[in-house]
Amino acid sequence: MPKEGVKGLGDVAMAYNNAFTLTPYVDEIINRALLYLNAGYPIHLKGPAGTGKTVLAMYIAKLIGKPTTMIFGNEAVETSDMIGSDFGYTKRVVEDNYIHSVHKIMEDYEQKWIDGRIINACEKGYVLIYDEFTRSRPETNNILLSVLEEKVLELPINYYGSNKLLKIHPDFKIIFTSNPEEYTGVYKSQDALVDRFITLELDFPDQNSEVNIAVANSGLSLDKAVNLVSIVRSFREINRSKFLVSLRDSIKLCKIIKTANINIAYDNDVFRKVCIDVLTSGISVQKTNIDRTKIKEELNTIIKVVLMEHK
Ligand SMILES: Nc1ncnc2c1ncn2[C@@H]1O[C@H](COP(=O)(O)OP(=O)(O)OP(=O)(O)O)[C@@H](O)[C@H]1O
Repeated sequence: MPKEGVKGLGDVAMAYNNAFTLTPYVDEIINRALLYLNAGYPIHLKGPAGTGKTVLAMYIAKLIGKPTTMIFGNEAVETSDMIGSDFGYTKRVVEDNYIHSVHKIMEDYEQKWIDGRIINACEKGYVLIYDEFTRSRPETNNILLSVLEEKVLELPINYYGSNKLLKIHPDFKIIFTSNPEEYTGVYKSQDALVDRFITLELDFPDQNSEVNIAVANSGLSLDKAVNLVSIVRSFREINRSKFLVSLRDSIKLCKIIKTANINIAYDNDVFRKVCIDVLTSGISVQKTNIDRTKIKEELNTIIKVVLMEHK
C-alpha cells in the first residue's frame, strides 16, 4: 500500500483552505511563480516553517487549473511510492467438481502492479506538489532528475511486465516546498535537483498580509487582529534567531481570543497568559537553552507598548 505521506488526486481539493487570502505581497509571489511555471520550470518555495508555503503551492496549483497530486516528503517515502510497484497478489481459485467423486482445487497467484502517485500526473500533464521534499531521502528523489531534465520517467522492469521510459506530458508541472536545511529531519537538497528548478525564498509576510491571513483564518475583527499580530511580530523580531514564532502563532492567538471572547487588555491576566503560552510554545519544541523569565518579561513589555500605541 502507498505510505501515509503520499496522497492522491482529490486530496488537495479537500485539504485546500478556503480562507486563502490574497494581498499585494502574496499576489506578487504568485505572479512570479506562474511566470517560471509557464516557462516550463518547476518552482521551489523555500522558507521557515509557517510562512505559508504549502497553502501557496495549493493555491498556485488551483490557478493552473489541472488536477493535482500531492506528496508529503518524509523519511519513509520511497521511489516505489512515487512510481508504483508490485503490491500484493491477485488470487485465482478454480474449483473442478466435474466428476462428482473427484474434487480438484487450483490456486494461482499473480503479482499486481499499482501505479504510484506521479505516474498519472506525468502522463497526463497534471500538477505535482512535493511538499517538504527535502524530508525524503535524496536517493528517493533521484527519480525526478530525468523527469526534469530528459522529460522521461524511468519505470522498472516489473512495470506491467516490461520496463519502459514514460514520456512526460509537456504540461506537467512540479511545485516543491522545503524548510531551511538547519531544520531537524531535513536533508541537504541535491545540487543536481536544485539546478533544475527555480527557488523562491519566502519569509514571513508583511504586516498587512499577516493581519488579513489571521482574520481570514480566525474570524476575529480587523482592529483586534491588528493588535494581536503587532504583538506577535514584535516578539518574533527580537527572538527570531532563537526560536520559531510563525504565522500559525498569529492565527492561533486570534482564534483563541475570538473563541473564548477574551478581552485584549494589558491588565487582563488571562490575556497575557494566553499570549505567553501561545508565543513561547516554540521554545520547548526547539529545546533551546533560553531564559524563560526574561522572555516573559520581554513579551509583557511588548504587550504593554503595542496596546498603548493602538489605543
Ligand atoms: N495566503 C494565505 N491565506 C490564508 N491562510 C494562509 C495564507 N498563508 C498562510 N496561511 C495559513 O498559515 C498557516 C501556515 O501556512 P502553511 O502550512 O502553508 O505554512 P508552511 O510554510 O507550509 O509551513 P511548514 O513549513 O511548517 O509546513 C496555515 O494555517 C495556513 O492556512
